[in-house]
Amino acid sequence: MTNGDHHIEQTAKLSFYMDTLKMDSLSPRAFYEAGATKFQGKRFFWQNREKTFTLVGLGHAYTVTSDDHKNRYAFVEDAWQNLMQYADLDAHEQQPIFFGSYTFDPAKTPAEEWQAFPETYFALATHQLVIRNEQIFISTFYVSEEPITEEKKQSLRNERDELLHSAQVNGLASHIKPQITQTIERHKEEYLQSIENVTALIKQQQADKVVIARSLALAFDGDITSEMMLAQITAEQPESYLFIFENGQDFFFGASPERLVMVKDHDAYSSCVAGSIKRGSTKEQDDAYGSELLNDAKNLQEHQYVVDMIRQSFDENCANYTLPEGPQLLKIRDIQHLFTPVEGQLKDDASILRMVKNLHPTPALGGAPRGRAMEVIRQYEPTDRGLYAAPIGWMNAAGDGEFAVAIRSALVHDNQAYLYAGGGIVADSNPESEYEETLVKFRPMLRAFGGTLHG
Ligand SMILES: C=C(O[C@H]1C=CC=C(C(=O)O)[C@@H]1O)C(=O)O
Ligand SMILES: [Mg+2]
Repeated sequence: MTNGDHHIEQTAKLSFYMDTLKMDSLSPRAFYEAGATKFQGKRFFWQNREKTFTLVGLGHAYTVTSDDHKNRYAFVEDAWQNLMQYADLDAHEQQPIFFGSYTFDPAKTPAEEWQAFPETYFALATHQLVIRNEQIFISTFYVSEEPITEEKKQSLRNERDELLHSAQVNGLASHIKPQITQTIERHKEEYLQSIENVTALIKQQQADKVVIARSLALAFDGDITSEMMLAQITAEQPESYLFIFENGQDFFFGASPERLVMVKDHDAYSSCVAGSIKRGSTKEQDDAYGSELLNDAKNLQEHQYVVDMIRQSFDENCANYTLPEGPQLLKIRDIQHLFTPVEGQLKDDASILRMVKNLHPTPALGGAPRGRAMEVIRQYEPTDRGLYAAPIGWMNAAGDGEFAVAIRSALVHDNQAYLYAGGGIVADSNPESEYEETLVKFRPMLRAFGGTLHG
């Protein structure tokens, strides 16, 4: 455990300071940008699909990181509960929020580009902006082993007021698109070959479904910053979850359509999103593609494995739950998916992180059966996913929170970008059409970086 500056023993008695200010207006992007000088490398941004909840974190009051993958969910839950016993929550209208992520596959040794990101990485911000139902709150946190001094409180208030001043007077910077100098389709041949191999395995009934992904690498003329990419995705991908997570010089970001789980007042919500087709250029063509998708056996099969697994998880963790009979369409800017929402009431011993543990990876990202699919991915997939397709999101002390699946995402490392996209492979999959599907799925991130790709 660390606070912003030093290591904290998990058993130590802690002092927890929190101070909240209500604001009449503040742009979350301007607030994020205001943190560029002082908090670069220690910022995060999150917005839900409905745009009813925005979270920005600047600086680290407390972080939990770990590369021990045995108990990574319980580890964060315990650390957070431990910290929260020192927070006098009844005295505050707002809640401290823990934002973080878990890498896709803890058993995989990280590739060079992913080395900065710990396998488990959660942070309570020093300055936390929450916009919920159009109400805006800035909370400032400080965690230490010694009681906080009056000077420290004053310096934190000054720091916050400077951030607010800078966000208000500087407003939003205008950002131009990056200049791409090189686009590399990494391991294209291996990817195509892996689809052949995996369909053959599935035909031999060694697995039912396996998601195989690939990546693109981009190089640039000029520096790529997270505020630049935040400007692009907020403008271009309004109907997705938007997230950015900085770690030192690197950052990971994306615009995902897929919820892993949301918990609100002990109700849990998940979504099965699997099966894809492109958008049509006219309304008629778009509707025709949509009904083709709703009736396509291969895509329905891809989808059904996800429904079956999520149903099982809700069966185990919920007192009761509802699940519609068949899928509907989820249309986002570049693509349409088969979509089935699920909701239920959590049993008393269930929690959001237990749901994350139980659901990750769903067969929309891993496969079915899960254990076998993970082995096949490790053996055949030519790329290290890192945080791609992984759980990313937040939780508070009351047990509410939300995690999305980090697809339609990219890593920026060493001023290069790595974009990721995959697809569900079943017995009837074919390499060329899976390849085409990844081209469509690369589009949101590629557009954000100012690029295009033609299949
Ligand atoms: C794995 C990805 O998408 C998943 C989510 C929706 C549809 C999918 C599909 O049709 O294959 C994938 O399961 C990705 O975007 O990289
Ligand atoms: Mg697919």
